Amino acid sequence: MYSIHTSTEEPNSRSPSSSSSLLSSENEIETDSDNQETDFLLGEKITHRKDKLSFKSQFMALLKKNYKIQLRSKKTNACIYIFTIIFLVYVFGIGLLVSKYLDKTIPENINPPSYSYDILDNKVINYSDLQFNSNYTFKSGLGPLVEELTLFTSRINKYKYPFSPGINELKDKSMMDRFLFQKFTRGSNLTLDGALLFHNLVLSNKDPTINFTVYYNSTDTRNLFIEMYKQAQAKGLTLYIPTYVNTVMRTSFEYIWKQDQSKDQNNLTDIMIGLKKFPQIKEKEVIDLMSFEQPFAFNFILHMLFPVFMVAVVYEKEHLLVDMMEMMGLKMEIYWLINFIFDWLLYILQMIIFYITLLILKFRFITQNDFSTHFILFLLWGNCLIFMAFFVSKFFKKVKTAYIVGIFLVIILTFVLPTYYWNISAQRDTSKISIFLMKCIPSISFVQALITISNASAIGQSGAKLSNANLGIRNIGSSYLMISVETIVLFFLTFYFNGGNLWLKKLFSNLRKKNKNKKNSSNTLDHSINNDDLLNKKSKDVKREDIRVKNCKDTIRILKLNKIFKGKDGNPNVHALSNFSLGIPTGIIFGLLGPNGAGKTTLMSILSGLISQTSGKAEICGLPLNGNNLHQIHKLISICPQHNCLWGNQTGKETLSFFARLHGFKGKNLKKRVDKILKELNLYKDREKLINKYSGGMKRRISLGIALIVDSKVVFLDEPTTGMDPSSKRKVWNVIQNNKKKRAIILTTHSMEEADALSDRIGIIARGQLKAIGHSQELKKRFGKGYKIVVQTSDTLKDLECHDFIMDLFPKAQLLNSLACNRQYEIPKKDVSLSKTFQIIENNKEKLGILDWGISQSTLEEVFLRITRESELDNF
Ligand SMILES: Nc1ncnc2c1ncn2[C@@H]1O[C@H](COP(=O)(O)OP(=O)(O)OP(=O)(O)O)[C@@H](O)[C@H]1O
Repeated sequence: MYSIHTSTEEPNSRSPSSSSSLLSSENEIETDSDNQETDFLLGEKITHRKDKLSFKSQFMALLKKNYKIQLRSKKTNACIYIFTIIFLVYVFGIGLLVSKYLDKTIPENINPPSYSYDILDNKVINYSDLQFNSNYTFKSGLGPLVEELTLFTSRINKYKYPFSPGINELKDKSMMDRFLFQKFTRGSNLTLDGALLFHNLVLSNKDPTINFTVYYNSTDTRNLFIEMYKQAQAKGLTLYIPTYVNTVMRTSFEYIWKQDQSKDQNNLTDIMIGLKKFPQIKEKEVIDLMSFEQPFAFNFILHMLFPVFMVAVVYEKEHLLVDMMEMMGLKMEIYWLINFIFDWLLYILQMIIFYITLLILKFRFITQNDFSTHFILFLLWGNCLIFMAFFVSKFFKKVKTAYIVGIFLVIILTFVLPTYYWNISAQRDTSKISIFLMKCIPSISFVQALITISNASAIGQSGAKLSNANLGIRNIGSSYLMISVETIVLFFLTFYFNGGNLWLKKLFSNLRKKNKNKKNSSNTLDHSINNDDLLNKKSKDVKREDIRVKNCKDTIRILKLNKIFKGKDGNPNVHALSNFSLGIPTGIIFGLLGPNGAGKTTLMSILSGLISQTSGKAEICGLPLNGNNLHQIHKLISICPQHNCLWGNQTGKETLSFFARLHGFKGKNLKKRVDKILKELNLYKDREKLINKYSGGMKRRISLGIALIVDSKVVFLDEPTTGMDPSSKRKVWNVIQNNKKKRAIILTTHSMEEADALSDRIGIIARGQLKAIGHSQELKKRFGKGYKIVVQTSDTLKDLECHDFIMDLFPKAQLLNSLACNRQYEIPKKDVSLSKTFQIIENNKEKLGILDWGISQSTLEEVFLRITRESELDNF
């Protein structure tokens, strides 16, 4: 909310006033009685909208602009969505192929075929080592032993192990077959930790060895093994892994032996224990490649929009569109909000396509897991991805670089880093800190969550549920948390680095300013010393302007402005502006002339808040130019920058409509205003063409249209007619003239003709200093030396003869230049009598071989050249 301080505007409005100003009818702007403020200026009633740049108008303007741009980028977006589908089908196809060749299904009614009795490990425990209890009669079979073992095992487990193993007695191989048949046909619920298979049940003198094999269940007891391994390690023992059953046996034997040491052990025979994994049906080799590959594939797919998000921001930065919009009053919060909304919509669309594809292909990831587990994850990831792109975009100025690096980043974030993470997290000796640090990278937190959910839905698993802590849900929860925290951090970093009027940015910028002021306090003295020197060199009109500005109420007031650019790579500092003072009232076009590098653009950049001054003051409509007022000032200014800042994929009409909308125009008024300016700029018939298709001159005209379409109090026109043909130029001059009413316009140009035609006042600037100021005629009178005579002769001999003649006629004449029998002289005013000169030259024309000649008053160009030449000489 703001009000325009009309008290700060020059009340007399030295305006030669225009005829049909674009702003002439106040009711062109939609008014809202609650939002009006009325001032009286020389009896003229002026109505201002307090909130013409309201949140709503800015939001809607950006929304429409981005919507149009997105519509035109539909092919690029469609490519990403199509690629999403293709990639998922590819992942699915690979999984299918692998299972087809390696993972055979179980035939029905199996009569268990051959098993592979892989001998994993064999441990022979000699009786002498075990000292067995003599009370057991082995001759009658080993049943009691099994019972005993089971009993002891459970007793021991009460104290030592959290699980109670079950052991089955299998008397022969056919029993084993039956057992396995049941196990595989009834599914995986039949769990058994171990089984004993006896090879000789009847002991004889010939073969006194008890020979049995312990088969253990390598799948179900995996966790138990790990637990036991850890416990054994803690006690400094080496556990015989994976011989869980062996350990149980050993402990049991030892226990029995300890209990019955006193007993006679001579009758015992040797026991041979073999340890084997349960036999497995060969065909049941299930390779669940899908659960392994899908986290990485999903991670990649859901990173694909990252370069797109990044490039959209960098494009507007590269083409200075963000600066342009900010200078035209756009709040950066709204800019980021709209970018976020559009990126979010693009992401959601990708998510929908992603989900539909997964459903059609019946990925276990979708069918087995609770929907909420992955849906929450993907929503959180969407935010994180967008802010990651916003933050990273800070480091790029060019779209091409951003695009290439963006793609590389996606490869690093989705292939290189996750593979590395997966490797280190599988190693036992990796510290928790390394894992945590890796998880601080958002993409790693995301892939970790994907791995957890994917594992929970692997073949044989029942899927992840938010309520089920056993299925790694704690890991998913921690990933949710990590991603959320990372998103918040990226959010603040985005606003800190990329601008945005948040309290955070203000806080940091205030801190920075404090430090800067401290550092600069010593330098300021140096500047003032230099400035005193400069003051003595100033011309009278400039000194007069210095004094006038101190007390005037001009719309633009510049007081002793200095800008020093720090020299880089050993180069000296550049004083782009030195002690520059100037005032420009409303209704005036001020022509700012100066050679290349004089400081014109620097002055415009400072006044539009793009860069800050080193010292000195400036005010726009009474508002001092500083960080606090910048947004208010941006509402009052409009700019046609030196280089066109335009969206290539918007039409001319859309571009003007966007800026008009930004400033609160809507409905019929918006259309009327846009059409009017399009017609004035001779662009009406090309209004629906994309800017990309515009010629250089047309782009320039649209840039000028942007500066004039909004209801600004101050307009900066930086070389507005560059590249225009003479006819367009003249039309544009008319448009500028017609729009100067109620505005202060600063115009920089290298065309003296343009400055002469448009400027009510002209300032000539050289090496950052104002050298002369006044009306064009005043300057010509003051700085022009009189008349200029141009003579063209037929040949070199005649040329010399003619030169002598002129010098005899006007002894004080000064040869300005001589080129191919063309000479230009400058002659003091008092030496010339126009009628006499005309007569004498005409009489001698033939004799001197003069083909053509002319006499004219000094031009603005000559004034300009003289002033800048003198300034250069001063500096040597
Ligand atoms: N960002 C910068 N860093 C360092 N020096 C700069 C920077 N911008 C401008 N300058 C220097 O400041 C001086 C004034 O430059 P400026 O662009 O304001 O000139 P100009 O009058 O607009 O020139 P032109 O007519 O060519 O546009 C030049 O010497 C230029 O090299």
